[in-house]
Amino acid sequence: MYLEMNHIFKSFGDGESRTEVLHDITCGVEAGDICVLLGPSGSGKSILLNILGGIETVDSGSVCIGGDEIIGLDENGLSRYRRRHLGYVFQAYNLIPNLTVRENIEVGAYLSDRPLSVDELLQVLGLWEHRNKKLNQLSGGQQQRTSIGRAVVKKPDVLLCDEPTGALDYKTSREILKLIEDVNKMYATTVILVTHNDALRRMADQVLRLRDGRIMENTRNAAKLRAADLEW
Ligand SMILES: Nc1ncnc2c1ncn2[C@@H]1O[C@H](COP(=O)(O)OP(=O)(O)OP(=O)(O)O)[C@@H](O)[C@H]1O
Repeated sequence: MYLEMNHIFKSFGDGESRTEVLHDITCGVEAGDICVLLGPSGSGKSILLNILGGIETVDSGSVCIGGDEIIGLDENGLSRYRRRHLGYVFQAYNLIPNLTVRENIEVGAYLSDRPLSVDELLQVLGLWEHRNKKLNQLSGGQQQRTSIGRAVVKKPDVLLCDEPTGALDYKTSREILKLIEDVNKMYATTVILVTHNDALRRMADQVLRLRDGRIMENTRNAAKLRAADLEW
């Protein structure tokens, strides 16, 4: 397995107020797969994603990516790990408002020693004609395309997506999911996609479902649906 999580435990608080939010998470994700991480609100999806992203600590357990352990790395090691391996896409885009589409994507390219061509990526993203616009001139879907561009331009091994369609309408959500699928295919990027939307399980190679911080389901899809054919 490319990404391996072993016996991860995570809690917040001490003594009486201690709450366990992840309990003995053990699973793996194959390189190049789309893994859809499902579960109700509060089930631990974002915490798990943030642990994989090296921005949240664990109480115990291990996380290996390509054979390298990330738990226990110091701040420098973690930032090297994030820079080398990860792209992050959030529900709230987290772009820089005063920059253009192209400039926002270039910010991601600076973080890599092997970035994709920004011109080529602008075409793939369907943003070529919008490349010189500032963010306030863009729709939500175009902003999310830009944030996917910023995450993908450094050619990450793993794309972590936290509710990437949470703020978007139905039609735009489907377009964004298709774009994530295109990125997965074109660049063999491993995708971990956190969502409330159960319908997205059909576009996954692997489905992980959490409840109360425990894995309730870890299955593979024999035949997955193209994102363009999803309905909900
Ligand atoms: N900093 C924190 N301190 C204390 N508890 C926290 C903290 N961050 C998260 N939690 C708790 O951890 C649990 C899991 O949170 P998490 O954000 O991972 O859920 P989620 O499945 O992503 O939910 P949602 O779908 O609503 O985003 C929740 O009960 C939450 O209240």
